[in-house]
Order: sequence, then C-alpha cells, then structure tokens
Amino acid sequence: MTSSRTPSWTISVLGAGAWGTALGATMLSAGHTARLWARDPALVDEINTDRRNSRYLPGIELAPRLAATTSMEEALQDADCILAVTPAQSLRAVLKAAKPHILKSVPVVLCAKGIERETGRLMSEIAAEILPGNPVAALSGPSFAADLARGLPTAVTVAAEDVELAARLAERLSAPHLRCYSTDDLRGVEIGGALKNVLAIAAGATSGAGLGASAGAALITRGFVELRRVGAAFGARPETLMGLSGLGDLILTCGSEQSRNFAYGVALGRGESLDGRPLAEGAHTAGIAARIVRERGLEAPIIESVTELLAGRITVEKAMQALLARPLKSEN
Ligand SMILES: NC(=O)C1=CN([C@@H]2O[C@H](COP(=O)(O)OP(=O)(O)OC[C@H]3O[C@@H](n4cnc5c(N)ncnc54)[C@H](O)[C@@H]3O)[C@@H](O)[C@H]2O)C=CC1
Ligand SMILES: O=C(CO)COP(=O)(O)O
Repeated sequence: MTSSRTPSWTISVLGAGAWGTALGATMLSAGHTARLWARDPALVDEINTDRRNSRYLPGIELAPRLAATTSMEEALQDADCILAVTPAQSLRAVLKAAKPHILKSVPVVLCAKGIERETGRLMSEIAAEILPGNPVAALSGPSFAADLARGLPTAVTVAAEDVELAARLAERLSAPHLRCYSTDDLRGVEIGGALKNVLAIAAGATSGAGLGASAGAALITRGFVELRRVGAAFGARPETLMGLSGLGDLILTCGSEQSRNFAYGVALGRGESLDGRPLAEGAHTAGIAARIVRERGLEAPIIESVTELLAGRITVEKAMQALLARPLKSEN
C-alpha cells in the first residue's frame, strides 16, 4: 500500500477494457490519480458521464475520479507510471502511438498476457524495441478484472529485470485489496501468464466436451509440466512458474467459467460458435506457442493440441485419445 510518506503518483492506463478499467479503479484505491486512455469515444463518454463500463465490466459502478480520454497526449501528461493494458496483439501499435508522449524515465508496466503472433516476442521485448531506455516491468497473477473492480482481494507479481525497480513498483501499485510481490524474473512472469491462457482453453474444452473432472485435473497437471518445460527454455526460474504468475494464475484460469479463456474452451468443447466471444488471449497465443515449441524441439503435446483444435483439424475427443495413446514414460 502507498505509505503516507510517499506522494501519490499519476498513473496512465492505456486500454479501458475490463483489466485496464479494473486496474485504474484499483490505483485510485491505492491513493493515486488514474487516467484511462481508450480509442473508443463512446466508451470514454460512458466512463466519464455514467461512471460505468457496461461492455467490459457490466454491473460495476466506477469512482467519479476515474477519468478517461481518447487523447494519448492528455492520458500520458505528467505520468509517473504507465500501465499498458490493451490485448497482447495490439501492444506494439498502442506503444507506437503513445511513444511521442512518453518521457524516457517513466516506467512502463505491461499487463497483457500473451506472445506476439507474428514475431514470437514477449511483451517486454516489444516494449524494449519501441521504447528503448524506458524502464519496463510486468504485472501478472491470479486476478479477474471483475473481482478487483469490486474490491475483492488478490495478490500478483510485479517483475522487472532491475529488482529495485520491481520492488519500488510493487510498493506503489499495491492497494488495500491488491498485494504485489516483486521479482527480477521478468521472462518467467511473462511466459507463465501467456501459456496459462492456452492451457485454460484446453481445460475448458475438456470440460465442455464432458470428459469429466478427472481428465480436467490430469490435463491441468500435465499442462503445468509443459508450462515449466517451455518456461525453462525461455530462462524462467522454476520458483517463478510455481508462483502467482504461473501456477497461481493457472489454478484460477483453468478452474472457472469466469475466465474467458476457459469459457472459450468450453464453447469449443461443446461445438458452439466461437464468433463474437470476449477476448481469449490463449487463442491468439496458441499457434505461436506451438511454433516455438516445435522450433526449440520441446515436448508440449497439450499446447500443440490446442492449436489443432482451434484450427478445426481435430476434435476434443480425438485430441484426448491422442494424448492418452502417447508412449508411456516416467512422470518426471
Ligand atoms: N480481464 C481480466 O480479468 C484480465 C486481463 N488481463 C490481460 O489484460 C489484457 C487486456 O485484457 P482485457 O482488458 O480484459 O480485455 P478487454 O477485451 O476487456 O479490453 C480490451 C480493450 O483494449 C481495446 N483494444 C483492443 N485492440 C486495441 C487496439 N489495437 N488499440 C487500442 N485499443 C485496443 C479494446 O477496445 C478494449 O477497450 C489481456 O492481455 C488480458 O490477458 C490480465 C489480467 C486479468
Ligand atoms: O488473466 C486472467 C486472470 O488472472 C483473466 O483470465 P481470462 O482472460 O481467461 O478471463
């Protein structure tokens, strides 16, 4: 929590979807000033006038102090810290648009969970490319936007290669209902957040296809083995993957239809239409994750199965049969 000795910050939040709005509201309760940027004038108007974000956070009343704007210049003016909270595939474009208004000294905290489809880059690699010189961090962990926006408690991890920056940001971004831990394992935090979304689609599909709770638990456990294997190839530390941004978020996302990725998987498993569904980052990350797995010679059959499922090349039942029929081996 921000102590009474530290002056409050002006925090600019790029993206006023579910997570950007919830984080903006949380920053107010941490004692900061929060300014949201969104590209959609109707959304900005609704936040400023009606104190709601009915599309992304229905049923939640927003504090009058949460101001939104479509102007990057206005949103980023005098920012002490920037939270980048648009979907992973749009981060590059949003940071490019923001760049003329960002001072080099201002830390940028990446809150999207994904891998860039075309390049295989992590969010921090994109930020380093577009904003070289700016301190970069990531915030990730088990945290449904609607929970946080309602003031329900959780804990997340703030990661930066500079451990002092991570600790400083964790202190500043913590709120009465948000406890931020810190780490210098930036890649570990990012890869855990990106891959848990792919695994949540697998877990949802298993549930939607009616394959039973036992199959779900087996799949999540073996999926976690894959997450750790791919994470290790990215240089992630095992304890990071066992922490809030890895296992913690995997438990949350694979266990509740409140997760859009899990719900997307459920629809897939039931054979329902996937058109017009809310954002499911795992559907955008699965293909590139499978490509990385193949290129690096890693074994990640569940991640690869999700790609096949999403492409419509296999059914959930066939994917499960193929997983079960793989050569038997030692568990570890
Ligand atoms: N919703 C949640 O509970 C959490 C979400 N996240 C992550 O935060 C990121 C954002 O997710 P949400 O806010 O939930 O998504 P959302 O779908 O609720 O909102 C996304 C917002 O970004 C805007 N947007 C999309 N493409 C854009 C572009 N090219 N330029 C500018 N704005 C664009 C949309 O108009 C919308 O306002 C995702 O990577 C997600 O995994 C992380 C933790 C929790
Ligand atoms: O990342 C999240 C919770 O930590 C949100 O998950 P979904 O994007 O699947 O809703």
